[in-house]
Amino acid sequence: MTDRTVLSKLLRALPKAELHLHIEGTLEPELIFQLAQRNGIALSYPSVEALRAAYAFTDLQSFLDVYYAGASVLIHAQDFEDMAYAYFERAAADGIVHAELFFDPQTHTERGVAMVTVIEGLTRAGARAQQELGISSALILCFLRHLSEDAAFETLEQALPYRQHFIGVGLDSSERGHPPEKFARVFARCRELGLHLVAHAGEEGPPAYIETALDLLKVERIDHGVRCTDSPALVQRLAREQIPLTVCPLSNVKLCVFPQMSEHNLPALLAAGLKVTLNSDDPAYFGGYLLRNYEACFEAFPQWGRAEAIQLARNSLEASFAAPEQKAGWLQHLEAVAAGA
Ligand code: HPA
Ligand SMILES: [Zn+2]
Repeated sequence: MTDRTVLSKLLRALPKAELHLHIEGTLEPELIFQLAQRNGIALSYPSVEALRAAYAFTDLQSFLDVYYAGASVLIHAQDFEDMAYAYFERAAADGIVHAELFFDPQTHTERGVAMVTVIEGLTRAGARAQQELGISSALILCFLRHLSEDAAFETLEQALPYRQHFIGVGLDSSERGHPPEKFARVFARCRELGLHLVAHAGEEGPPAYIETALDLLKVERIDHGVRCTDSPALVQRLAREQIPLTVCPLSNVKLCVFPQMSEHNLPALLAAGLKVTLNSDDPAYFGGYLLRNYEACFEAFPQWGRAEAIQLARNSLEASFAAPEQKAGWLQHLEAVAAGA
């Protein structure tokens, strides 16, 4: 076997957590068409091929327009369950042992789909995935930052009857012009409720958004965060405080955050001692699930090898919100794979 084949096998075998995954971003074009037909919804694309051809994005907003249109086929709890279970099957095949799924309730409640429908479908998929695939998972409710803080409060209220079904909240959608501080009060409330806190920051937005997400929202992880390298002082802080960054390499290239993978700043982030994790973001739209993200990086960064593979997988398990005993078990498995590989 060549070194690359050995590495490829190791990447799959290492137990990994996925911490930045929008479940609506796992809707494959085939499933979009299937659900549209099942629910009697007319799509503005004539075929699966035509829809896929529209996945040529120039920035975050050009993607979000297509992503929200795709999510419009989700109506019933069964639709959410089918979508999420399809993701879990792919995740299991990639060697994922734990997945923390973002979901965007406002994308659905704004269309008249009830909060209970969304949460029920996703929760059923998670329970089946645990039972049938042995994958552990949790839900993180994301507020859409292009909407108001009042709308976020209203969404939180609607979700509180199902508090036991989600572990935290996040912040996603259009970043530029919607700084974290816009949501300071609703995050403070979520903190009082004992929810975990994360936020997208520094994907397209400036390093200052990463700082305010940490200082004003008090988030525990930064989603993306790649623009931190515009501020050497911030990089030092992230390294010192070991703040996990959930980086999404294929997403960053597809949304033109970096012109190509070989120019991604991931090697610099890892070399600076940051707690970097690899994730797939919206894999149905960005050209690959988690393992493909790992492989694309190892193809593009020739200086990365076994040590980096093990470090990245270990980081993902450590940065998860799973219980300490559960983490300890996965880490033990990781060390065994690392020693035997
Ligand atoms: O990458 C993303 N960034 C912001 N919002 C999102 N919603 C889905 N994916 C993304
Ligand atoms: Zn994201």
